[in-house]
Amino acid sequence: MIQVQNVSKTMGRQTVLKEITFNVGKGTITGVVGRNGAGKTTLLRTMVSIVDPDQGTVMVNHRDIFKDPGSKQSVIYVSDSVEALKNHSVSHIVSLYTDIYPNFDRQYFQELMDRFQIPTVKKVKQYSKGRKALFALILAFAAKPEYVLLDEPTDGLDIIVKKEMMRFMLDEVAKEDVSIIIATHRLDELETLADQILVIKDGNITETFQLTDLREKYKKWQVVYREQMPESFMKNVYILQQSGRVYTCLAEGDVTTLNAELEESAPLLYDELPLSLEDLFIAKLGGESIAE
Ligand SMILES: Nc1ncnc2c1ncn2[C@@H]1O[C@H](COP(=O)(O)OP(=O)(O)OP(=O)(O)O)[C@@H](O)[C@H]1O
Repeated sequence: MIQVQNVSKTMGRQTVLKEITFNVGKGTITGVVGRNGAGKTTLLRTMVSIVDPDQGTVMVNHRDIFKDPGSKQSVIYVSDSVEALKNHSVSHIVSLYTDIYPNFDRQYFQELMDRFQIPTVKKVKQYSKGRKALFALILAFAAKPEYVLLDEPTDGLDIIVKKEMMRFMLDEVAKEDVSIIIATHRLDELETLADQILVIKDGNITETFQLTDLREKYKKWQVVYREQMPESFMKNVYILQQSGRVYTCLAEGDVTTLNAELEESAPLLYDELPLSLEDLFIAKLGGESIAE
């Protein structure tokens, strides 16, 4: 488990992280979601001890990452750019990783390179953006860490590569019992991936959601009335959209009660709609969308 406890960091005049506390369990995917400048990168960099916090601790499997350097072996951070590696050859980078990470598995690395059809090149800058991103991910997972921290891993990638990456991450979590922490400003990308979502705003964690809990607690409907939605029902729901007599709404609570309330409102017709993460955030944060 990673335990981030009461972490604060001021950079220049700005308090970038404010008393951040959360846990990451084994074999889970956590999304850290927030707008540009919210503090995501600083948080991830603190979790791997690149950034030294002014207060607070980061415990990895109950070892303090700032006091016990050995604990860093099990955590790997993949930044949003592989620029630092661009002039190196694949074999040189693999040697570097083998030196740094004793568990680096060369055979597994090659297997993944073959699976994603990534050729070994003399200079990593020869790769396209998508290949660079996949290469960085492959390197990280081949190092056999327990925790992988990814900063905007799919930024600028096309949908095919994104899907490949997501499938890869889910496979790794299922197979290797690795935990992944993904910082992103794209909520929709966490849709099928995350177990837990932390919302970060101006350096604060403003919300923590367990996705399974949320999906059990909410219903989304498209409802049509002969005239308009009765006031008595309107107070029970959050209206996402209205077009004449057609309402798209969300309701929170016990499913049986919610269904009974809907029936009572005597709609002309209704349909249950799949719930998106964005809907949940809008409902939960009172209409404020957190991602662009
Ligand atoms: N070294 C630094 N010195 C001063 N301020 C910094 C430094 N690093 C980051 N900041 C500030 O801290 C805030 C949070 O930055 P951070 O990069 O952690 O946010 P982010 O959520 O990752 O944003 P983005 O999505 O744009 O990468 C920003 O306002 C940034 O300007």
